[in-house]
Amino acid sequence: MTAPETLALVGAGKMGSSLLGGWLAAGFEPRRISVYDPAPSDALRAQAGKWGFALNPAHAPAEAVVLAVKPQALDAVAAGIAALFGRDSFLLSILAGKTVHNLAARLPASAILRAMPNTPAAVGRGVTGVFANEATRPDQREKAQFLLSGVGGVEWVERESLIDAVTAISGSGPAYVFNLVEALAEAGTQLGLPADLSLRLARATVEGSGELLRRQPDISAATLRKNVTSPGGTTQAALDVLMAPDGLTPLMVRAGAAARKRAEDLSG
Ligand SMILES: NC(=O)C1=CN([C@@H]2O[C@H](COP(=O)(O)OP(=O)(O)OC[C@H]3O[C@@H](n4cnc5c(N)ncnc54)[C@H](O)[C@@H]3O)[C@@H](O)[C@H]2O)C=CC1
Ligand SMILES: O=C(O)[C@@H]1CCC=N1
Repeated sequence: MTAPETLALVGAGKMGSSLLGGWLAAGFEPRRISVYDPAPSDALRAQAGKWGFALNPAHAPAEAVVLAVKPQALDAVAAGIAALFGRDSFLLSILAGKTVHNLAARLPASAILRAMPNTPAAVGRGVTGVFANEATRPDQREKAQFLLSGVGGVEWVERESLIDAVTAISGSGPAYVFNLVEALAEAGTQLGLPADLSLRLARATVEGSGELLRRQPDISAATLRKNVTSPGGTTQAALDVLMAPDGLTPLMVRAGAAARKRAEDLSG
C-alpha cells in the first residue's frame, strides 16, 4: 500500500485526531503532514512538537486533503481552503451526510471520496465505509485505503447512497453499544444491584462479549448468543422479551432509519 506524498488534514477534533494518530503510528512521515485547525487542543500542539508535523502552516497544495470538520461547518471551511488543492489532489471527506455533489460544488477537487469511520478509530479498532467517485483513480483509492486502514478495517461500497446507511450502522453504532451498557446497568440497579457494581458488570459484559466476537471471527453472533442460552433457562426468558416482535430488532431498525434520514437531511 502506498501513502500519499503530502497530506493536509482539515479539522483535528475527535475523528481528525484519531486519523492523525493512526497515520503517525503507521509510520507516515510527519513532515509530509500539515494539520489545520483554528482551535487546536493542547494535546494536538504537544503532538505537533513531538512528531514534527506542521500545525496551521501557510496553505499549499497537498496530494491528499482529508476533511474532518462538522458537516454544518462545510460552507465556512470550504471558502478558505481552495489553495490546498493542486491539479492532482484528491479529497477524502468524513463529513456525515455531505455528498460528493455537495463537496464538488464547494471545493476544487474532481477525485472525491466519502468515508465514514467510527470512534473506536481512537484505539486503532475502527471500521470505515468508503465510496470513491468515478474521477478517483486506482492509485488514489489505494492511498485512501492506506489512510483509512491506519485506524482499523476498511469496507468499500460502490454506491454513494450506501454511505448514509454505513453512517447509521457503524458510524453512529458505537453510541448504540454504549447506550446498551447504560441500559443494562439501569436494569441491574432496578433489580437491586448497587449502581456502581451494576455499571461495572454491564461494562465488563460488553467488553468481554466484544472480545469473544473479535477472537472467534468464524463463530456467528447467533451461535455465540445460543452458547449463552440454556433451554428453559434464564437467558431464554430474557430473549423472549428482547426478541419479541416488538423487541430490540425493530427498535434498532427504527433507530438506524432515523440516523440515515438525519444523514440525508445534512446533505445540501
Ligand atoms: N464523532 C464521530 O463519531 C464521527 C464523526 N464523523 C464526522 O467527522 C467530522 C468531525 O467530527 P468530530 O471529530 O466528532 O468533531 P469535532 O468537533 O471533535 O472536530 C471538528 C474540528 O474541526 C475544527 N474546525 C472548525 N472550523 C475549522 C476550520 N475552518 N478549519 C479547520 N478546522 C476547523 C474544530 O476546531 C474541531 O477541532 C464530522 O463531519 C462528523 O460527521 C465521522 C465518523 C464518526
Ligand atoms: O453523530 C454524527 O453525526 C456523527 C456521524 C457518525 C457519528 N457521529
